[in-house]
Amino acid sequence: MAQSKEERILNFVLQNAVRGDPQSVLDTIDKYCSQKEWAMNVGDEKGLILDKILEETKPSVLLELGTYCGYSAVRIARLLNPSARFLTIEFNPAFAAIARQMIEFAGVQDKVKILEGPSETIIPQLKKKHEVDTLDFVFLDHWKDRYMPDTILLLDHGLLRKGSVILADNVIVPGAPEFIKYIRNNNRFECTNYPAHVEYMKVKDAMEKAVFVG
Ligand SMILES: Cn1cnc(CNC(=O)c2cc(-c3ccc(F)cc3)cc(O)c2O)c1
Ligand SMILES: [Mg+2]
Repeated sequence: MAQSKEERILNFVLQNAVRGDPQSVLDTIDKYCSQKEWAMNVGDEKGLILDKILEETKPSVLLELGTYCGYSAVRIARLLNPSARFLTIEFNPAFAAIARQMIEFAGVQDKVKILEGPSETIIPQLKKKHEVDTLDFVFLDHWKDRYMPDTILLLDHGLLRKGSVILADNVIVPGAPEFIKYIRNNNRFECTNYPAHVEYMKVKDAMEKAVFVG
């Protein structure tokens, strides 16, 4: 069977990064994806914005939608204290399998739990099946047309509290216009835009932070 791009990225990490060193895993993925094959990791420029917002928020309970190869899961987990709980949802089983190996190689497997399946199915289960009360931080990086419906699901299931931070990738490219319209016109959220570029490219992109005011 021919290797997938995601398998090639994982193998490059296994052969070139330092086991147990999350930063070396991130640097190695960024090197491969900027020099050899583009892939939809959040990347280092937007990754630094993610880092800064995490350091400001100091979240204890986190959710990511769209694990992909695990780049942002490693990026987020490397900044969390040992008692933090971080769940990441991936719809595609092949991606989830790659991400699991990436997360283990980076040595952050004790902080991250990958949930495989559709976000619209798993979000309603978070309280009872995954012992979540409310979320301190949510990173949206999955299907762009799911950003708005999944945000509404989080609200409907009482998963946000005063001060919960939602950070969305790609609000310019590929874009999430319905989400942006919804969140900027909803007075229960305070929004901030962070201009950047599409990972590994010169094309303009941005991230949007939305703080729930309760
Ligand atoms: C297949 N699939 C499973 N999950 C997803 C959700 N993610 C994206 O679609 C996504 C896409 C792009 C992107 C694609 C083409 C292009 F020309 C420029 C940018 C960048 C990102 O950061 C993304 O997160 C897609
Ligand atoms: Mg993205």
